Amino acid sequence: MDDPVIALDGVEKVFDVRRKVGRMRRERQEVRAVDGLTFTVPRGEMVGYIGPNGAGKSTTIKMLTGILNPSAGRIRICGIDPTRERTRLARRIGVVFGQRTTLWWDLPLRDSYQLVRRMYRIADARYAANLDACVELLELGPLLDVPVRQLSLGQRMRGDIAAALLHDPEVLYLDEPTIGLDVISKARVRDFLRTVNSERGTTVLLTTHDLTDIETLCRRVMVIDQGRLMYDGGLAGLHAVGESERTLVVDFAQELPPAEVDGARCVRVEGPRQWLAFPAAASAAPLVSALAAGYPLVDLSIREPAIEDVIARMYGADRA
Ligand SMILES: Nc1ncnc2c1ncn2[C@@H]1O[C@H](COP(=O)(O)OP(=O)(O)OP(=O)(O)O)[C@@H](O)[C@H]1O
Repeated sequence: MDDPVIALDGVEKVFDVRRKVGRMRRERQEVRAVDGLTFTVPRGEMVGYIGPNGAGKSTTIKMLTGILNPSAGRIRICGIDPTRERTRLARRIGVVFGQRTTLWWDLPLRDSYQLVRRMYRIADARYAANLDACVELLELGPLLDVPVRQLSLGQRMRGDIAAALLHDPEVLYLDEPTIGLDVISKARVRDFLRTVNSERGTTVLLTTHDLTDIETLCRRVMVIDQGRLMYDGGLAGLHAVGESERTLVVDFAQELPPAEVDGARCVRVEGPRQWLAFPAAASAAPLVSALAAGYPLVDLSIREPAIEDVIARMYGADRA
């Protein structure tokens, strides 16, 4: 079998911070952002990397790119030590930070891409083919001559993702790639990532607060909290551990007493609208059939639990 593309063994990152104590005094304090992380990711896998705010996700990604050095432990990306060979590694990886752009603010996308081409010394034919594919799949054609500063957040994000892929990286790190995007832009970005992963076999590590990103893209999810790996497995398992629930929001033709159906419980009633909670790992289909058969159903939608809720419940379950 191939060696894993991403391999961490006992990785730690401790920041030294100075905190103000009283009016004059400053005290040194250690912040253990990453605390003994060990995991591997095989080639071609797309993994969700989630956790609450301040859990250590961005710090991990920065270490995997070589921007930050680990305080302890061993990291290998495509067999390369990011700390020692950051430049060699840069040719093999692509990075997208949702909160920041790597594009040149005053330049049109087309010129930014030319700079990327020169930086990575991408061969002409390969550059043209990759740019064409990105332009088509991310619908960038009409945007190529627009300065980055004039792009909407969703357009800029698509531009950033294309920039990260022009040099054919084997590994792609995505830090909140759908943050702040509208529903259509999110769907477009997800479709694109799925295509890149399946057609190019790119290994992807994805951090997000959006559970739908994980559900549509990742079969494996890792949860970290306080720098430690708390869960590594399928999304269904995460729901089971967290005992999380989805909510069916139903509109009836008139106001009714709380609906009674097997496998769900009514948690809220507002006029003709009711909220029915059911286990996230269960199928909604039998529930919908039972409601349609027994009630004057007008409309319905399903709400997914937020990752924070799933994780909060998971820790709750852990402590119980
Ligand atoms: N350069 C730094 N100096 C000192 N402390 C830092 C530094 N970078 C991160 N930290 C601390 O390390 C911890 C982990 O931060 P990190 O940004 O990795 O979390 P995160 O999981 O990415 O959070 P978020 O979801 O909010 O982006 C936090 O306590 C943070 O305050």
